[in-house]
Amino acid sequence: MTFKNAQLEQRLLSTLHQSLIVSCQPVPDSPMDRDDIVLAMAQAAVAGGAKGLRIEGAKRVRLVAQHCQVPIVGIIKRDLTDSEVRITPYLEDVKALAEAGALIIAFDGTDRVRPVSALRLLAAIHQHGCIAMADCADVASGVELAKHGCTFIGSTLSGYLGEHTPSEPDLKLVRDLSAQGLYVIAEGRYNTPELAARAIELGATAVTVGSAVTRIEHITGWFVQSVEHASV
Ligand SMILES: CC(=O)N[C@H](C=O)[C@@H](O)[C@H](O)[C@H](O)COP(=O)(O)O
Repeated sequence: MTFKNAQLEQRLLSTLHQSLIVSCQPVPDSPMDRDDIVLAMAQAAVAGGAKGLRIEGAKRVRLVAQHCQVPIVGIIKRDLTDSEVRITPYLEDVKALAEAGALIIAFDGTDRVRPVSALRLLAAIHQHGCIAMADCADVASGVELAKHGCTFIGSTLSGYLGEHTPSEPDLKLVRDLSAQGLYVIAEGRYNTPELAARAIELGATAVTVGSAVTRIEHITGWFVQSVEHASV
């Protein structure tokens, strides 16, 4: 296990205990996909009580860190030709996010084919003085990475490894990871306050909500579906 910033870890565990993290990731190429809009979303989320922010891209992390006083979970998403792994696949991504001011760096924690192993990314995150979050899809990977010092285990990728993505979040995964004594961040399809509360009741440290707060196209689509399929 590499050296980890224990003081920062304690501070983050306390700040994020039973908290909401808002992910400010606009739909790619949407009219909302602008740095100034991401910053405004982040500031509005903090004004609404979010205790953390999840931000994609080093440039946006730097901008948001300059203006918001809450911890940022930084990620870099890449579409690789030879791997399905998208979230923070490279060591230089870790460096860029750390230098931009992310206190937590999230990376793909699945055991899929990838350019750099999860353990090397984890070590690099700690070498840069940051705290790690593994975006997982099952209990085994979460337990394994936590054993190697990864502080936060996210349910982020559950439902995204196969063909079909369910509409409900994976509350069972949150319960099972929490039962292992891990610090769990429930993430992925927490689209109502009730579902977010349920994750906390099942042991999650924090819940990350993205689409339901910051993706207008998705939220509008849910309402359109509902209105247009209403029986009259
Ligand atoms: C699977 C994947 O790539 N998830 C991404 C991770 O950063 C984001 O696209 C999600 O919006 C985020 O996890 C929050 O989830 P939701 O938007 O469902 O609240």
